[in-house]
Amino acid sequence: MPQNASSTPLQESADQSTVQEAQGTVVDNSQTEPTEPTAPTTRERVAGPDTDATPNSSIGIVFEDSEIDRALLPVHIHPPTPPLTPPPAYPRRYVGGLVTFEQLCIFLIYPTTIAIGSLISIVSPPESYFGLRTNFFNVFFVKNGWFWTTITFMVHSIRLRISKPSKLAIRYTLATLWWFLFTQWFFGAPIMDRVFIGTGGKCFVNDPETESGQERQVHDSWSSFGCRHVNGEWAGGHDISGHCFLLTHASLFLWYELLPVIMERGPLLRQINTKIVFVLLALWWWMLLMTGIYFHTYTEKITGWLCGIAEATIIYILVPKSRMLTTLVGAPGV
Ligand SMILES: CCCCC/C=C\C/C=C\C/C=C\C/C=C\CCCC(=O)SCCNC(=O)CCNC(=O)[C@H](O)C(C)(C)COP(=O)(O)OP(=O)(O)OC[C@H]1O[C@@H](n2cnc3c(N)ncnc32)[C@H](O)[C@@H]1OP(=O)(O)O
Repeated sequence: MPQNASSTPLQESADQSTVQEAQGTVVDNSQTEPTEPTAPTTRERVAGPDTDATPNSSIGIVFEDSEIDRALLPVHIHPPTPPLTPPPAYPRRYVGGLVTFEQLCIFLIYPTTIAIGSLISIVSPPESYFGLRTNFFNVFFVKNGWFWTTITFMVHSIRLRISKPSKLAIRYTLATLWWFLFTQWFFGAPIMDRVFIGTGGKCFVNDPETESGQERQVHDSWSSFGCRHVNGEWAGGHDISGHCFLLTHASLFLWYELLPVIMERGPLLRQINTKIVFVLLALWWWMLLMTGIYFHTYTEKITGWLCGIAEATIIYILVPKSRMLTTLVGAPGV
C-alpha cells in the first residue's frame, strides 16, 4: 500500500491491518489463548480508518457480546470464528505528505469554479435568470445556506455507525461557529463587515432633505444588515463575497464528512441520504459558478474563498496530523 511516511497515527494503525490482510496474514484462532478472542462472534463493528474512534482504538473493532462469557467456554466448543476482518481501509495516496489525493481534488473544485466563472464574466456573461439577486435558488437556498447544510448534514449523520457522535457534533459546532462569526456576529458586526469597514467601506443613503433628494450621505450603519435596513448602499470597501465564503465552507464541510462513505464504496454510498448530500453539493457548486459569473470583483471572490477554506483546512487536513487534536475533534468515519 502506498503510504507516505508522514501519515497520522490513526492511519498508520488502520493501514497496518490492511497490510496484514494484503499479505494474507489470517489469524488462526485455534492457536490462540481462549481468554483472548481474536475475532468478534455475534456482531462485529468495523470502522474505517477515519473513524471517531480515539487513536488507541483506531483498529476499529468493537466487541459487543460478553467476552467474559465467551472466555468461560471450553476451547473445543468455541463456535467457528470468522477471520479477523480488517477495517475497510482504502489506499491513501498522499500529495505532498499533507492531503490525500481525494481531499485535494475536492479542494480544487472551488477555486477552479470561481476562476471559470470570473473568466466567463470577462468574456461574455450570458443573460440568465441566475444573474438576478432575487432568483428563487438564491433567496430560498443560499440565503438560508447554513440551515440547508445543517439539515443535509443531519440526514447524512443519522445513518452512520460511528462510535462517538459527540465528536461529530463538535465538528459541526466548529463549522457553525466559523460561519456565524464570519457572516452573522463577531462581538458586534460580523468579520466580513468589519473587513469592509476597515478597508474604507461605508453605508450611503440618499438624503431626501436635499433639493434633488439624490444627494448621498454616509449613514452610521456598522453592518451590511443595518445598511440594508435603512435602504442604504454598502459601498467603498473590500466587500468579501459572502456567497463564495458560505458555498465553499459548506461544501468542504459536507465533502470531507462524506469522504469515508465515498471511499468505502459500500451500501452507504447507494443510500438516499448520500444522494441528498450530493444534490445539495451540486446546488452549492452551481450557485458558486453563478456568483463567479455575475457578482463581485475577482479579489472579493478570492478572499471569500480563502475564508471559506480556513476551517475545513484546519479540521480535516491539519488536525489529523496531531494525535492530541484528533482525540479532541475526532475524524469523519462511516
Ligand atoms: C448521530 C446523529 C447526530 C446528528 C447530528 C449531528 C450534528 C448536528 C448537531 C446539532 C444540530 C442541532 C440542531 C440544529 C437545528 C437547526 C440549526 C440550524 C442552524 C441554522 O443554520 S439557522 C441559520 C440559517 N441562516 C442561514 O443559513 C443564513 C445563511 N446566509 C448567510 O450566511 C449570508 O446571507 C451569506 C453568507 C449568504 C451572505 O450573503 P450576502 O448576500 O449578504 O453577501 P454577498 O457578498 O454574498 O452578496 C452580495 C450580493 O450579491 C448577491 N449574490 C451573490 N451571489 C449570488 C448568486 N449566486 N445568485 C444571486 N445573487 C447573488 C447577493 O444576493 C447579494 O445581494 P443583496 O445584497 O441584494 O442581498
